[in-house]
Amino acid sequence: MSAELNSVPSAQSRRPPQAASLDKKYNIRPFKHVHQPSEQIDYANLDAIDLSTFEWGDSDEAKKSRQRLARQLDHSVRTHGFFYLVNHGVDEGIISHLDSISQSIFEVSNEIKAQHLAGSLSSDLDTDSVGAERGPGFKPRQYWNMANGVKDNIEFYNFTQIQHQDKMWEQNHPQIVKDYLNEIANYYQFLHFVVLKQLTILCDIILELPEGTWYENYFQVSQGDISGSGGGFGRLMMYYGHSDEDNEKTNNTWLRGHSDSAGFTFIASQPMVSLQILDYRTREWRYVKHVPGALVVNIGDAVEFMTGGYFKSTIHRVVNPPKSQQGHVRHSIIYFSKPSWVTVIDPDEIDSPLLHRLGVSKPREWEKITYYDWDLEKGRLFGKSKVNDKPGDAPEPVYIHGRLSERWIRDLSV
Ligand SMILES: O=C(O)CCC(=O)C(=O)O
Ligand SMILES: [Fe+2]
Repeated sequence: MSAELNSVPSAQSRRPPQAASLDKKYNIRPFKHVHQPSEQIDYANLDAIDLSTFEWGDSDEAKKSRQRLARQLDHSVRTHGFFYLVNHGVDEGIISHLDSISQSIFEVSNEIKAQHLAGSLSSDLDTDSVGAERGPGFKPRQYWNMANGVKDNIEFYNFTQIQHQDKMWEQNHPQIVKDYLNEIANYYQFLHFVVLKQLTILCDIILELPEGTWYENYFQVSQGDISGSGGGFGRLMMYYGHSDEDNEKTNNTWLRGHSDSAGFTFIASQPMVSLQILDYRTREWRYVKHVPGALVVNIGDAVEFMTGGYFKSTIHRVVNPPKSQQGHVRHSIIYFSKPSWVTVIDPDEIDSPLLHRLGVSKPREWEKITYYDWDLEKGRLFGKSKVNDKPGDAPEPVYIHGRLSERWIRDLSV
């Protein structure tokens, strides 16, 4: 490992002796996920990338193992933009303990939540600030505008600067979060420093770049250097569901269709059948199947732009589950990895032999912008009534620096 951190984060359950009394203090108990559905579901056919077959080193065998995985990944990133990572090294026990911690975090009083807001109380009020989407702390329910005057019924907690060992403590966290911050950060750091590193090496192979190029140039973390470092933020997310009446008004949508703004998103797979992806060729919604222990990974906008659309940042949403799973709370643990703010997000920047051969270059209408320029504007649009008060699932088309903010219709050339 590089000197990104003093020690490589471990994804094994190693909890200090005082952990049991802490768990008692905060009433940490298993989070009850819903059972598997009894209905037949039309699932997306997503690939599973088995990271246990990723071998480090210069031997022919090791190189072949990475090339094999890169071929598989190439298909996923060009088609669905979603795939599973399995045998990635995170114990299932780690995830279920995070589920439990999260459950207790959302049980703190409204008074404490109000002291630790990620943004304002409504997305329409956030004209200049980063908003609850990007700030650290709690996003309250009723923050976003859904269809027909309905507001969302989702709470989340954002962890920002989570890859910077000192900065993550400087955020305004409630005591329960402080008490579990090392454990929570350990998970997110493992995803970044170990899993993302492997994933970006596979992307280098796909793009015919020297292995390590993407990680070193865009995702590497230099402790304390916020603008020059790659990084990411963690999110714990509770979906409480809508009343029948509101489900009808929102066409059963709990989280509006969108693409993620950042690099690669990692979602711990969970059993409620609610996450759907929009197939950009057939324009049909498909459910993402639960694969126990897997990470559901998707491509974000920054990576789509860096590859000139070769990698797909797919529109996805969260909906009311099938009947047999209704009436339960859905919990999801997410990590949004992001390139450094200064990364120029177009294919001319990454100089990939593959993309040159395919004739992919920066479209003339795209302004030359950094990831910071993109994320700032995109973050301000989500859930605003001015883009959502219209019939249908898609928001009002808005251009940001020459790029459509949500691409429900796509160029099919690559
Ligand atoms: O909860 C999920 O499964 C996905 C949430 C999501 O798409 C997001 O927060 O960007
Ligand atoms: Fe998303």
